Amino acid sequence: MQKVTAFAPATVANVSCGFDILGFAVDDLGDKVTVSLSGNPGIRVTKIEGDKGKLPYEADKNTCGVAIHAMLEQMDFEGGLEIELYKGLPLGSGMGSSAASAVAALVAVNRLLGNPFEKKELLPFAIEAERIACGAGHADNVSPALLGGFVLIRDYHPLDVIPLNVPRGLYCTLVHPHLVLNTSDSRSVLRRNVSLKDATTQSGNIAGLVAGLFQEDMSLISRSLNDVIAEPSRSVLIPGYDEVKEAIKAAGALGCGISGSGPTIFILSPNEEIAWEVSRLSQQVFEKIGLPIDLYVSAINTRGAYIIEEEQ
Ligand SMILES: Nc1ncnc2c1ncn2[C@@H]1O[C@H](COP(=O)(O)OP(=O)(O)O)[C@@H](O)[C@H]1O
Ligand SMILES: N[C@@H](CCOP(=O)(O)O)C(=O)O
Repeated sequence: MQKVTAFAPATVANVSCGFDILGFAVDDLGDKVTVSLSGNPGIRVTKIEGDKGKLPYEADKNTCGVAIHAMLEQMDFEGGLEIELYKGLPLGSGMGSSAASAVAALVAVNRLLGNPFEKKELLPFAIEAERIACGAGHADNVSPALLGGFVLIRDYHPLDVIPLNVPRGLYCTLVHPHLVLNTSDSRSVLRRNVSLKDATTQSGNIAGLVAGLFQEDMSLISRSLNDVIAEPSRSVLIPGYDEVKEAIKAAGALGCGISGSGPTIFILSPNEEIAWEVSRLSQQVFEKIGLPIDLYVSAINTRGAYIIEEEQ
């Protein structure tokens, strides 16, 4: 094999109550990375498209290069690799942009080098890339981007990643206001301490959400989509957030929250029809505010990252 291209999807991290420990993947939207063997030793980023010139070509600053470097440190590989990155995701959007690049790069290199690692074993390398991009090695974007579906990170030390059930019919609407919020900045506004009362409320909601996913109990999922830890500090950075939350209630959506660190808002619905209806209602909210948005309606992606093309 000389050249492999892989795709990794956009992801919604936190899913309201699961700060740094829950995430899910969405369909269609994502990044593509092509990795080729090269005669010159080392890792080089040779092409980046779709980033409006914003991303670094230095391999030790780009999440593709950082993830691949972390992987190669664990194996015997003296050769060279060239990376082409095709960004499908906007930067600083809260849709796991940095994670999608890292995961697609890892999946491509793993195949190129004859699959030395199981898919799940690639996660620690992707986490190293998140540390560079976001200032924290959180795994709630990279895990669903790699594995698909809903994923729980039960623990980081050692890493314990649990795939969860995806209820039939569950749909997601993503509302992306045209603002940039860097994850490192959105993390810096968080309170450092949590009260016992909030810790109890949050734990109940996480447990309820996980149980709701397995029991395919839409009402329980709905009651559990509640974040008392990150949302109060972050929602003030997102114009229209409270209005969207209010507008979707009557339409039958299960609830909404900040996707990752924002500004994207995710809305979960029990079927596709409601997912389209809440997308229409969100559009109305942002038209009133006068802020342009992009809207995406998607089923939950259960496939995760995958190979698109291989050249011998
Ligand atoms: N390949 C990459 N794709 C996206 N962001 C990258 C990449 N490499 C480095 N970064 C850096 O990561 C940050 C974007 O990540 P982040 O704020 O986490 O976005 P998102 O909220 O969409 O996941 C930017 O500062 C960007 O420069
Ligand atoms: N758990 C992280 C998730 C960040 O997601 P991103 O898509 O905004 O990078 C956090 O909440 O900081």
